[in-house]
Amino acid sequence: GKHWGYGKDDGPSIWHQNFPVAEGDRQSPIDIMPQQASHDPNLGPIVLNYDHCTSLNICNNGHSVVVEFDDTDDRSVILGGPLDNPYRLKQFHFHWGGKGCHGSEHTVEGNSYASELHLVHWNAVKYRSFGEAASAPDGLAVLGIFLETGDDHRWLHTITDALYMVKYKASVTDFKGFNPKCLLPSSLHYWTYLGSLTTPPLHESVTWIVLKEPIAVSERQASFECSCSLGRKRIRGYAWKITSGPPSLSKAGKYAPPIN
Ligand SMILES: CC[C@H](CNC(=O)c1ccc(S(N)(=O)=O)cc1)c1ccc2[nH]ccc2c1
Ligand SMILES: [Zn+2]
Repeated sequence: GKHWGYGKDDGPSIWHQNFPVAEGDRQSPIDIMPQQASHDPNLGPIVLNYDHCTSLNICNNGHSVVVEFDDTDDRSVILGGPLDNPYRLKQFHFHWGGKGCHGSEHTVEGNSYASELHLVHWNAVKYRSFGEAASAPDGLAVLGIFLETGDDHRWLHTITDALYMVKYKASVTDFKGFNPKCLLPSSLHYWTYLGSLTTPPLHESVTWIVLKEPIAVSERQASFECSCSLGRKRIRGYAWKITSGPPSLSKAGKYAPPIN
């Protein structure tokens, strides 16, 4: 596909030249303003059935480090919340910052976090492949989780250790038996809105589900990631645009998160 990056000549401010949808009306990321989000009583809790998920490998595609899953059946899905059917887990990846380590893509009242984890799922009920779903308005569901620096994260070291293996672009290495449930915060309360891929081709195919509660990672883990980060995503002009409909809050009801 067309080259793109995070530099001065190939970064977010010029993506619209090769990917005109960048000027669309449901582009992500956005700045989430909790007071402007409306509580939607019809929104139930999200449910993550990851117990039988099968991670395959970890690869550095030059833009991010991605952990890919076997998505040939419905063994690991996200459902509930704003979704009309289960969406299959395809991969997860992180967005790390530059030196400042304010690398999250979404922001909350203008504040960014050290990093942001994206768990990418696709609608295998309606579409036959990820690529097909990725260009359909209801094709993808991405669960966004903020990472802030704090205590050492018990499980993140398994990923940061593996990152050493894929420090350079186009390197792939086995990464089996990792269950991303260990990366979830205790509360699954969320904001949701209709948006897009945050990197080219920027398809407006993502139902975003952003968890309110961040997870803590240690300075070392965050600094490691920052040092190997693949370019900082500068805030794009339209990234601050609030969508037409404010992100609707999750159901305020209390419910126990799924047992890990
Ligand atoms: C259709 C795009 C896809 C590559 N990109 C992604 O999968 C992707 C996924 C999530 C996010 S985020 N940050 O919003 O969560 C951004 C990008 C993709 C998939 C298959 C393809 N075959 C050929 C080209 C090609 C591109
Ligand atoms: Zn992402």
